[in-house]
Amino acid sequence: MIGKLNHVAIAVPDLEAASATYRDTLGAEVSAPLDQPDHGVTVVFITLPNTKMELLHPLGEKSPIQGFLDKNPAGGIHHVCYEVEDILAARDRLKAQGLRVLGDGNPKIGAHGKPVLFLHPKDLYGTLVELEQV
Ligand SMILES: CC[C@@H](C(=O)O)C(=O)SCCNC(=O)CCNC(=O)[C@H](O)C(C)(C)COP(=O)(O)OP(=O)(O)OC[C@H]1O[C@@H](n2cnc3c(N)ncnc32)[C@H](O)[C@@H]1OP(=O)(O)O
Ligand SMILES: [Co+2]
Repeated sequence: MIGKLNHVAIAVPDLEAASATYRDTLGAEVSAPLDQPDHGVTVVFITLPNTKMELLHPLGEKSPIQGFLDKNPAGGIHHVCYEVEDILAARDRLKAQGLRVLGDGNPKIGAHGKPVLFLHPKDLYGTLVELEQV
């Protein structure tokens, strides 16, 4: 059911510094920061030949990544995103198998303009998983 790896996201305490590291030290193609108020994050995209990276920084007072950064103040891998063809079918199948879909269970439009959902990290071996319909 899951398809390609769409992106790996890293929560960072300093978005400008992390962007500079990826651009200047690692030599990657790095976007400008983009606020995602519906998701409580500011995101920077890094384009790699075979996938993408997302650098995430909290936006607003109730950011879903604030607790993660409090526990990991230097930053860390926050989630992986797998592509699916039909996100509602994927959601219903995974819920029926006992996985917890986060939020209200309805997809939101993600940073790439496509519907996304998140699955609880405790149900997937300590890894927060995002599904994106492509
Ligand atoms: C840019 C838009 C979009 C895109 O298009 O790509 C995005 O990527 S938005 C990214 C940010 N959005 C989200 O993360 C939404 C889903 N996340 C959540 O709903 C919450 O963050 C969470 C996963 C439910 C965690 O909530 P929180 O309140 O921070 O922590 P808890 O105390 O409830 O955590 C319970 C338990 O899980 C562990 N945990 C938390 N976050 C992660 C994580 N990212 N990876 C692995 N494990 C995680 C946490 O440590 C707790 O464990 P214990 O301490 O053992 O209880
Ligand atoms: Co993401």
